[in-house]
Amino acid sequence: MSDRLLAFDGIGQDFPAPGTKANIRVLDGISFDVDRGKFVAVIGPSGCGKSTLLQMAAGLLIPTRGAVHHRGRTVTTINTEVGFVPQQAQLFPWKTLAENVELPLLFRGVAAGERRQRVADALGAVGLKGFEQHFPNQLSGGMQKRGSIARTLVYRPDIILMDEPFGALDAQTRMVMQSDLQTLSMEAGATVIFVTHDITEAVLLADHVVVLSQRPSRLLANIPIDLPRPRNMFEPFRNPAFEAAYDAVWTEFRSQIDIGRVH
Ligand SMILES: Nc1ncnc2c1ncn2[C@@H]1O[C@H](COP(=O)(O)OP(=O)(O)OP(=O)(O)O)[C@@H](O)[C@H]1O
Repeated sequence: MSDRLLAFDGIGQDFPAPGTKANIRVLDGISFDVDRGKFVAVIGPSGCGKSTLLQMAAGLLIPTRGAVHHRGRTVTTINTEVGFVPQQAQLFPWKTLAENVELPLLFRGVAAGERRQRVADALGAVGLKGFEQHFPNQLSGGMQKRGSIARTLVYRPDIILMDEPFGALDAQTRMVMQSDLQTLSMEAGATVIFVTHDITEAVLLADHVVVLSQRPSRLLANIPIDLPRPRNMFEPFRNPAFEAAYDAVWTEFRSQIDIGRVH
């Protein structure tokens, strides 16, 4: 039985074109569901509206047409039940790592004892035990990213929205983070919507890959990835089943990229 947590239902979005009275159509009739405990990757060309979809799930933007439904209710205002992990870590530089992670709990009025325990648990889950008193500039880029994930995990959101979270990391750190995210989301049974440009990352992490077209963006395909878990993030191309899944996504995606004379 499907256990639908979030639904994008016929989403359309127009934005005013700067300097004119016209509108630009960005999203055009996008529909897909996100089931509880599933990891959904959204992939599409630059500017096709991937981040815009995440903003809608968070209630930061209400679509021009269609609606987002969370637990069957239409999202009409800021959705405090979702957690957002942005591209940059965005930790407050004047606060320690523990203080940064504690912030969402302070905002929610969680008592001091429980705050301490949950911060310790979240930092432990992302491998940052022992760094509680460090300030962000005393942490590497990957550690700051882990801190940003801990700050989201700590308030146990219903759905985690991730907008190209590993885009700015070096290749090795990125693989380690992908592997750790797989472990974390499996252990927590988390529901994740993950925006990326990277087909390999999408196929390795996701249960479903949603492929969007160029603007005005339509849904080209919603491809199930049935590879068993845990998946090996470090040597994916050694696995023929991975190659087949990659090909399925690439076949849909390649028409949207201007490959020019490279084939
Ligand atoms: N508030 C806004 N006002 C006007 N235009 C906007 C607004 N937000 C987004 N856009 C436009 O909508 C389009 C989609 O933006 P969005 O950031 O969602 O794309 P994206 O697929 O996430 O892009 P990228 O992969 O490059 O990060 C872009 O052309 C952007 O300029």
